[in-house]
Order: sequence, then C-alpha cells, then structure tokens
Amino acid sequence: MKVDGKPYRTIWLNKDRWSVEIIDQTKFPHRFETVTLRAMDDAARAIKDMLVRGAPLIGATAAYGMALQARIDPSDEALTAAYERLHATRPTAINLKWALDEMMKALRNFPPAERAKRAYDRAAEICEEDVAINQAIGRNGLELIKAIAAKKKPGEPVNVLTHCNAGWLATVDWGTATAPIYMAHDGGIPIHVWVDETRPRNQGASLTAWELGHHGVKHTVIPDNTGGHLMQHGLVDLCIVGTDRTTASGDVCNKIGTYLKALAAHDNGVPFYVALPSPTIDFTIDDGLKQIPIEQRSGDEVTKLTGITKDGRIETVDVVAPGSPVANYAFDVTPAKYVTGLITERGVVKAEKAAIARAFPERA
Ligand SMILES: CSC[C@H]1O[C@H](OP(=O)(O)O)[C@H](O)[C@@H]1O
Repeated sequence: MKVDGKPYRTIWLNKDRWSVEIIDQTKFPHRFETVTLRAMDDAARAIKDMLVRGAPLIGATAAYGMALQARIDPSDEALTAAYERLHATRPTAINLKWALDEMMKALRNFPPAERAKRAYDRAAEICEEDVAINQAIGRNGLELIKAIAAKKKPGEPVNVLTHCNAGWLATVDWGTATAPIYMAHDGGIPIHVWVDETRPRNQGASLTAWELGHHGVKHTVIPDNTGGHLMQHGLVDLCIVGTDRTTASGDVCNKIGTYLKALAAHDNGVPFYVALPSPTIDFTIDDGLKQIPIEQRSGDEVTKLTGITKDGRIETVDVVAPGSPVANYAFDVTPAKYVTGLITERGVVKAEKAAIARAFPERA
C-alpha cells in the first residue's frame, strides 16, 4: 500500500537480486525504517524478534530465508537445518510451516547448483500469491460491507471493529482483514474502523492505526476492553479479524483477545468474520483448543512500554508493579460456533468442516 504517496510492500528483493529488504515493524508508529536480510539467520531473527510479523508475512520472510540459505549452501543438510531454524522461530502461525514446506517441495528435485535460482523464484511466487489472495479476500469481504452500507443513511459509515493487525503490514500487501476495508474506502463507501489497541504489543495502536491513517481511512483507536460496550450500543456493524491458524473445522486462532471479541459479538448479534487466506488453514487438525500451540512470549512485553518523548526520544518504561509475575499468551482460539463466516480468496465460507473442504478440495 502507499506510504506518503509511495507504493510499498512489506518485503522485497533488492537491486542486487539476492539480498532482501523488510520494513522493521518494531520501530512503528514513530519511525519508518527498513532492514536488509543477507543470510538465513537474519530472516530467522527478523521473525523471532517480530521485525516482521503476521502469518502471511512470516511465511514470505521464511521463504526468502530459505533462498538466502540456498545461495550460500544449497545442500540437503544445509536446507534441512535452515528449515528447522526458521520453523523454530514462532510456533503458532501455520503459514510458517506452509511456506517452508512449499520451499522444500520446490527445491528437493533440483540439483544443488540450480537450487538458489529456484528458491528465489518460489519465494517471489509466494509473495505474489499472497497479494492475489488478499485482493480476492478484499473483493469477497467488500460484498459484506456493501450489503451493510445499503441499509445505512447516505453518508453514514459502516462501522467495522478489528483486533490486532491483519493489515498490509501483516502480509506482503493489502492485508487480510483490512483488504475489504481498503476496497470499500477506495470505492467511496463511507467506512470507519474501531481499532483495538491490542495489548501487550499494541499492534492495533501502532500498526493498524498507522496504516489506516496513511491510507486516509477513518478510524478510532480503543482500549481492548471497549469493544463489548460499543457492540451493546449498536456502534459496531461487523467485526473482521485475521488469523494465524484456522483448523479444518473452522476453529480460529488469532491474537489474544479475539475470543473475547467473538463472545461479545455473539451476545450482541454482531456478525463476526475472519479473513482467512488458504495457506492459513491447517487441514491436519480439527480441534483448535486442543491442537494449536499457543506462543508464550517474554513478560517484558507486558511489564514494559516503549514510546516517544516530547523531544523525540524513544524511551522504554516499566508499567507493572516491580517483581509481579506476568503471563503473556500471544494467541487464543475462537471456536467455529462463534464465527459468522470465513472470508477466503474463494468466497465467504461457513466455519465448518464440510464447507471448508468443498472450498479447498485439493487440500482437504
Ligand atoms: C494476517 S495474519 C495477522 C495476525 O497475526 C498477528 O499476530 P502477530 O502480530 O503476533 O504475528 C495477529 O494475530 C493478526 O491477526
């Protein structure tokens, strides 16, 4: 998407045709900086330390991590070690394993001497596929927004609530949950987004708000616990969130707090949609609560906050009583029964096994 009028993606190949550039998302919202990945380890660290994050972007970065490895040492042993190193960076988003499996599938039948070129080609394909999938999710989600807009008074905005960042910063471009929002905005449909700040890393306040603002989309940042109140007072027309892993039966794993939003939406009759690119479906599992590994991250993300001072210095401060233990579960699982529909690249699909299998028969 555009940043101050200049088109950007979150990851791209540099002019040297081998090093990879990423936007460093740990610097948002106060700094826009990029980082060059020159080795597989750079890609692994970028994923682990969340310079890049968001299931599709994690997959794309891992794919280029394999390409960077193939350039240095394309042997079976080296590629297997790279697969393991990248796979170990974060446990929840299934796109990581999906992308790594795609790369190994693409490389294993090529002689080592030809693997680097094939790896870069496949990584580029994965990025292009992500953009096309997200644009299709945008078109399919746009129909839902149009149907709500048709019942509104002229000029009255459709109010969408979203959680965390499932925007273009979580993907290669367009985003998943935000793709329908951008298309509605670009198509002249009045739209407003309630942006959950999304503690503890504040991906909503620092990423979603930043990207919506740069695209001119009206939005309001809210504390995470506000959404239920807004729904009780008819101020939310629909929820659209992303996902890091959705099971074959439609259980949705997403950023911590998503489940509570789904409960509030269910209780208030607010449609709750999940934007779901097919690489994020884990067809090997059905029960999200029992089978999806939930990442636990450093307690520092809870006890510390980083911001900018009046004179422009970036500072980190402690915000929790010294010595208090903290827990930092990064994701939760929303059972399929609370999901109104899955907005996929092949249409809006019911959150149930048979419907998902019909939509993606080649993978079921
Ligand atoms: C389109 S995937 C976005 C998904 O990923 C985020 O998690 P994280 O920022 O920790 O990678 C969050 O769950 C978003 O919904």
